[in-house]
Amino acid sequence: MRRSLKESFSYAFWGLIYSLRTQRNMKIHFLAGIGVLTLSLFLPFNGYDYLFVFFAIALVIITEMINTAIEATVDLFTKDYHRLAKIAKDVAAGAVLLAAINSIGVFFLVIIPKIKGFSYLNFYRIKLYPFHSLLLLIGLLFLLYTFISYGRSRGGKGHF
Ligand SMILES: Nc1ncnc2c1ncn2[C@@H]1O[C@H](COP(=O)(O)OP(=O)(O)OP(=O)(O)O)[C@@H](O)[C@H]1O
Repeated sequence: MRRSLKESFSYAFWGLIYSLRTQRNMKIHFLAGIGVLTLSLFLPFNGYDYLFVFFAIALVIITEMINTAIEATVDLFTKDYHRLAKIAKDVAAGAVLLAAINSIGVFFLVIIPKIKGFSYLNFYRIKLYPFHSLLLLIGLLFLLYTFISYGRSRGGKGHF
């Protein structure tokens, strides 16, 4: 079946909403991501700091989504106990754990050392890094929009 680009994007987006809606850990990752991105706007970040934070957040969310997809695939195949089902789910959960540990490392190595430079004036430094700042603002808006859509879809307007 041939799908338009808009349809493909829509399915992908609702896949993200589904993970957010059904996975408790995903809600925690999203809130933490929004919090860290907001905080970073007021820290004396350079371009590399932005990159590390951005990739750490993306990695956690991506692995959580792959974990959700693997769980759904395994459950589609069997609801009974199976050694291979356990391996598939445990390995996928291990990937999320590794990504989460990586993000804790980024928090301590990148964010904590910059905390003492916290200032509302740092918000105006974002013009020094126009590309990174743009990425950061797009990421923040995307996370917020997804979160708001999640709230709306809970009211019965979503695809699921
Ligand atoms: N069909 C199965 N056969 C064997 N073990 C299973 C099976 N389903 C789940 N398990 C075991 O139970 C654990 C939890 O599985 P479950 O599907 O409940 O994931 P979950 O608790 O929803 O995970 P998450 O918190 O990542 O959403 C798995 O990691 C696995 O060890």
